[in-house]
Amino acid sequence: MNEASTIFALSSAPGRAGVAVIRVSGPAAQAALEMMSGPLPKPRFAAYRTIKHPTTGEALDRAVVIWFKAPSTETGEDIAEFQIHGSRAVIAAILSALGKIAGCRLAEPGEFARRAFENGKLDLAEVEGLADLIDAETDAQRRQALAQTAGSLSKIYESWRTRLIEIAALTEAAIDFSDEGDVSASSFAEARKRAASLQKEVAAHLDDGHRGEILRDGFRVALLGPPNAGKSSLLNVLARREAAIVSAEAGTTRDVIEVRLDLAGLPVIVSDTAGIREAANDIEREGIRRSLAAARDADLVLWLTENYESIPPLSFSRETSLEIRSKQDLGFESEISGLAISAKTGAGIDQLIAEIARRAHAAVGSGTEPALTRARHREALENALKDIGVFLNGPADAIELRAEDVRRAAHALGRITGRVDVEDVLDQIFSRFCIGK
Ligand SMILES: Nc1nc2c(ncn2[C@@H]2O[C@H](COP(=O)(O)OP(=O)(O)OP(=O)(O)O)[C@@H](O)[C@H]2O)c(=O)[nH]1
Ligand SMILES: [K+]
Ligand SMILES: [Mg+2]
Repeated sequence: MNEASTIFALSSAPGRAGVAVIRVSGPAAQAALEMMSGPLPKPRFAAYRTIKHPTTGEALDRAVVIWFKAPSTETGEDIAEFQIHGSRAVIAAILSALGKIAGCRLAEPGEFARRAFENGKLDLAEVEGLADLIDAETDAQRRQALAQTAGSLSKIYESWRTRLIEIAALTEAAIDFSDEGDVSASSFAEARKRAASLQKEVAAHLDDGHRGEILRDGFRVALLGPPNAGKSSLLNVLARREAAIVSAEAGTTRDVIEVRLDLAGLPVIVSDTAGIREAANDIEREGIRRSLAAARDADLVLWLTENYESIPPLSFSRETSLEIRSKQDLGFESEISGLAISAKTGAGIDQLIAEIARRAHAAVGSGTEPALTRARHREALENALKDIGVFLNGPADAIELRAEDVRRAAHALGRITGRVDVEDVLDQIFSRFCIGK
């Protein structure tokens, strides 16, 4: 990336809208704003201007412009913002005009966020929170992402890292005073005492049933059962649309079909799957393989059957599965104790939705404590925990090695917020953003 370059992009969603927002960030933002809209407005005050082409002077739009002066801006650089009419033609004309200005070029995906990170406006965990906030589909996801982008997780991880640095200092002191046996021993004992209490906190944070990750990625429910049990019919009722094909022919569904639902603010992903039986052919066999894979990945498996004959050929644990009797309107005799539903009449559907929501809530918890949201963080925390374990249990006479354990643990934590060298993960994180963020 060329540091000196000024970037611009459409920051609002592409397509026709009342208003579209184009942002320009970098040293040439001021020149761009002046060339296209006249004298620089007072910082952070909206000005209504005619937007002109920088070379031809042609009027392109009448729009609101705002000037943000570095360094108190989102990227830490000068930013010019154009709030223009949201038609494809106006957007295209202004983007093309900006491209004519020396030093200005179209931004890469996530480049605004990357500059914010590089200028110390956001740390990496906060950047990831921002990405999640942009992707949030439900209220609970929004809350978790907003807290993360405001630093809720960074605070915890940074405070742990600070404590590790203190533990490292105590260990170093133990090395320095190794001639004075008592001082050295007590310093090292204090370091280990503190490491033991930190170990407990990190372990408790890791042992959270993946609630933050489930909230971020969605609570997964798989619909399984014999062919013609009414799985696709149930999916359509839950989705309130004809998401899957329903027919009287057994073996209709082959691919896994997913719909995303917002159940009481929680993201729930329901997968309809191929009916489980001795497969008639290769396509069906592959469908069944996919059903079983969906069941394995699910947080909850709904086993749907019309009657008692169809006992699950697989074993799912009580906590993660639920037996449901389908086609309740047909009035079959059944020994299935679970809920009875009818996709046709709607009987039992509200109870089923309430039960799924109850389980999803139980899986993500109360949400009062900030939860781990990403595998990347989990990996770093597990590494830190491993090193703390070695620090606590490794031979105390090899004290230089023990100091090294603590440094490694601190380094692992530093990777979460990007306090230490993290070049290897940056591209991966920022390229996930859309252009304009
Ligand atoms: N009476 C009644 N019929 C239903 C109900 N639910 C589904 N059916 C019928 O049962 C048949 C099979 O329904 P599907 O939803 O395709 O069943 P499925 O489990 O997805 O079947 P496969 O994809 O083939 O495994 C269709 O003819 C549906 O109309 C119900 O609640 N009541
Ligand atoms: K069917
Ligand atoms: Mg089906």
